[in-house]
Amino acid sequence: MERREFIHVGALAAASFTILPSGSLFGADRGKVRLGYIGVGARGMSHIAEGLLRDDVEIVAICDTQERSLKICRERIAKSGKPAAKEYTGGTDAYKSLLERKDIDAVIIATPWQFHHPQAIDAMKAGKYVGCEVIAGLTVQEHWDLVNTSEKTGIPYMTLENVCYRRDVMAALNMVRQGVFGELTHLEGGYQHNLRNVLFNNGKQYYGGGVEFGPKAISEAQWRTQFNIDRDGDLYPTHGVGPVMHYADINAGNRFTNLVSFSSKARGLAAYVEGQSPGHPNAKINYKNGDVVQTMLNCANGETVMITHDTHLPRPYSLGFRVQGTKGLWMDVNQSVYIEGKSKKNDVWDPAQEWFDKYDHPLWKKYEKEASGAGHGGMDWFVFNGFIQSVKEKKQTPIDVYDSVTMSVIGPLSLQSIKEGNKPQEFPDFTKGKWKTRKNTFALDDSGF
Ligand SMILES: NC(=O)c1ccc[n+]([C@@H]2O[C@H](COP(=O)([O-])OP(=O)(O)OC[C@H]3O[C@@H](n4cnc5c(N)ncnc54)[C@H](O)[C@@H]3O)[C@@H](O)[C@H]2O)c1
Repeated sequence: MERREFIHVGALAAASFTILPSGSLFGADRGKVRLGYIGVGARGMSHIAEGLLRDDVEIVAICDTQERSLKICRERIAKSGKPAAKEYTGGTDAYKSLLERKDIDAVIIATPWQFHHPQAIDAMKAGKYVGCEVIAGLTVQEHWDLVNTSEKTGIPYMTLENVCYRRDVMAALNMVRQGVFGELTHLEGGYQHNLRNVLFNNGKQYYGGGVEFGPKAISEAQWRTQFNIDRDGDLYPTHGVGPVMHYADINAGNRFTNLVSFSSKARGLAAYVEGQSPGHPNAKINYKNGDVVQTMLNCANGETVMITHDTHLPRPYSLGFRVQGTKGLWMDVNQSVYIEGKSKKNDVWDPAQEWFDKYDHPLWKKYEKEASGAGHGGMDWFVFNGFIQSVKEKKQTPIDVYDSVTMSVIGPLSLQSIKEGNKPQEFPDFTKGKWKTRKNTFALDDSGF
């Protein structure tokens, strides 16, 4: 099947719990999902691209505070031959007018982090399914607000955590479920990505002093850099912990109980700017965010989990997954698997790909063609598709509000732990005890992804 064709994904299965809107005016009734987009910058545009490829999606409205983002989006929609979207702009509250529309079933939020919480809350109150980019909120209370609002309104909220759908990550999930690693005891993941050029547009276009954003700064440098100046903690935990949560059945028979975080000194960003533009004011900023922040979590069932945030230093990209159990392990960083008695040689690594080819997830086998060419190696198709199918079938999203906030709240908890001298922080039970009986349905079949 070509990427432009309509994708129908099969039957509805039991969601882990049901909080579905009733009697709604959903366009989903017509087999179409009518979408509003809030934030159409770099990431919003990749979700626009996915939407334009599908015949079961209508892009009804877009909202952004910047004309330059709207223009790119407008031109892209026009080029696709699809109808123009109604535009909302004029200030940070412009999205509220978009939410008043009755002909929108769901919103995709891809704005800077500080806007995710209010926009998502308002969208749920307006009866729209929410697909929100990472991260969910900036404080622990904001995460509770999302749970409370989703429960009260009955509207699903999904963090669009695409790494959960990465092909090797899903193959490893398949291996976990088939017991290849034995009983899991330790897991790792992280965001280990040299972001220096993203944060500074090559060192020249973010004018700091800790207060002002450069007029020429583009995309994430307009807003993301300030978080690295103001906050010391894991700013971006979800890419690492999202997959790990599924391996460890978190919120489905298991849960995180507490965490502790450590932060190294912060030298990388200033050194980078000085190297690019000696004497530049950005090199003199007092960056708070440690170069390497590590968080250890305990699980109710006895596993340990380590999540790393490492974005300020020269390094090749790796999310650093490690899945380790009584029979063997996967190490992402050296792309290796070792399974005792099954690997080719005793105590010698096998190339991970050999194992991933063998245990390729059935959903990847099935939808390889549709995902091919989509962003981030195809996983962007999966996460978008999972959200759209849920709206269309009026069912729970594959990553629900509980899982969404669990993976994101590590951010503010890690900040607090570091602030209190590496003090352990109790992990909130957002499910209020339901984790004991909930089932892990993620990617079990077509309906669960
Ligand atoms: N999952 C992934 O792989 C991935 C990749 C990149 C970015 N992201 C996430 O996507 C989000 C957006 O990042 P980006 O790279 O697109 O940033 P960006 O700066 O390119 O785009 C953000 C857009 O939001 C607009 N905006 C700002 N405030 C707004 C408001 N109040 N209302 C409406 N629009 C507003 C900006 O004008 C801009 O066009 C972030 O949460 C980021 O972490 C995720």
